[in-house]
Parts: sequence; C-alpha cells; structure tokens
Amino acid sequence: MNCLSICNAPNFQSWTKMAESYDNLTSSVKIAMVGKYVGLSDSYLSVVKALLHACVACSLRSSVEWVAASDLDDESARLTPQAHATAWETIKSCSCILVPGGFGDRGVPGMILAAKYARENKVPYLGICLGMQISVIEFARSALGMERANSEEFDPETPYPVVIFMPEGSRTHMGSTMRLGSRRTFFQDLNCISSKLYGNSSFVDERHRHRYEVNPDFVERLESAGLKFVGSDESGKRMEVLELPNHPYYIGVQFHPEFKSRPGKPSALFLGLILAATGKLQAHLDKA
Ligand SMILES: NC(=O)CC[C@H](N)C(=O)O
Repeated sequence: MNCLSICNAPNFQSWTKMAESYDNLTSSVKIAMVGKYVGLSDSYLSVVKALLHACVACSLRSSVEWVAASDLDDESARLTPQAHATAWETIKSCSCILVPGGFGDRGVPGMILAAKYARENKVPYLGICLGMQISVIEFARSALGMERANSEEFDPETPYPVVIFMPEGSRTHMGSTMRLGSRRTFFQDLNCISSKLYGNSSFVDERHRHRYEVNPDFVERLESAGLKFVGSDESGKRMEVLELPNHPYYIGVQFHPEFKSRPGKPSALFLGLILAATGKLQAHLDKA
C-alpha cells in the first residue's frame, strides 16, 4: 500500500518557530534545583523539561543550577566546607528554588534548609511531592517550635509526625501502597495563586506518585501559624496544595505537575514559578 499518498506532509511550522525563537533568546533565568540525585540529571528529566516549557513561554532560556542537597547541611559545613560554601553561593545566585520529588532520607536536612532560606528570604519556591513535605516539616519546626517534626518516612519515632503514611485503600486504584496516577484536587478558596494560575479553576487533575502525606491532625496548627492548605482531595483529608500568604511565591504540591507539562502548554505552577522569579507574576494574574 502506498501510505505516502494518503498522508499529509507533516506540519512542523509551530515547532520550527518555537525552536528558532528559543535559539534567539538572550536572557535566562537561574533556577536552583535542590535534589538528591543531582549527578544524574536524567532522574529529574520531566522537571527539567517542565522548567524549559515555562521559560520558553516567558521568552527566557532555562538555566538549571544543580545543588546537591547534602552539600547544604551542617555536616557538610564541617566535613566538606568548600562544597558547602559553593552550594550556598549557588542557591543565593538563583532567582528561584525548586525541591523535586524523591524517596529516602539522604539530603533531607539540606532540602529543609533550602526551603527555610526560600521562605525567610522571599525567594520563589516550588516544592513537588517530597518538596511539599519538606516545606511542611520546615514550617512546623520553625514556626511552631516543633524541633523534631518530621515525616514518618525519615524518623518513625518523631514526636511530631507532620507527614505520615496514609494508604489509599481505593476500590478503583488497586495495587501496592503507592498512591499513583491521576487524582482530582479541589481548591478550597479560589482566591489563591494556584487556582488563579490554573485559570481560576475550582479543581485540577494531576498525577501522583507517593506514599506519605501531610498529617491531617496537624493542619489546624500549621494553618494557625500562617501556612495555608488551599487544595485537597474530595475527602478534604489529603492536603494537595499549600501556599504561604505574604510571600511572592511559595507553593508546595503533593502531585507532580511536571508530568502534564508540554512544549507550548507549560504547567501552570512551573509558569508561576518562572513568572515570580522574574517579577512578572502579579501582572500575569491581573490579566487572568
Ligand atoms: N514522589 C515523591 O516525592 C514521594 C515523596 C515521599 N517519599 C512519599 O513517598 O510520599
């Protein structure tokens, strides 16, 4: 069969235009990516691509600065002071900070310090899955004085288990203990940055990949100290999105927005991060 005669010639026009305009970009934005596997940048490929999609939408080149979380902590200050100093210099030279997803406790103290730095210095921050759990641990320790607050994943004996194992027990999503795949998040208050970025939507479907979650028993105390949980699942018990009011952009999400980001259709929260990093978020929200 002669397939060529029934196929239209592929139309690469919009791709070519996008690639050409990217090649001509001169300004860039520096993003600190604080993770465990920074030697293996492919581990975070979808996050890197989502950053690229958001940067292109803002006519910027994406400049990802890799920071090994373990270089940021106090132990590194003692044992590898040069690496520690360089890691902090890198963080401070960036316009925003991203803590991506991850498993296991390596690098967690450094990620907590990065989240604290972003919160206190009003540097735009996006915490994805583990990155959201990190911001909850950091906030509980700093704002509520719960010094040993932790996730049960990292310290099963913690007196303040602000992040706990919460299996789903769903009839429709069988399998192991991992909460996987698309789930709906409902925004509690449409007046939050995340809902506005998602086009003033009252809900959003994003993909998940986690076992631990914010402990609902601590939500009230965390909120009374200023953290806002603006999105949750349909039961209202699983916290999906947090924001810090009075901060230019401090957002944590239990889901992985990077998985649905596409060239020409960047993820709303990555776009928000880059807009905030370049001082353009408010203008964007005002237009929406
Ligand atoms: N994908 C992730 O970041 C997972 C976070 C955490 N380790 C959990 O299992 O909940």
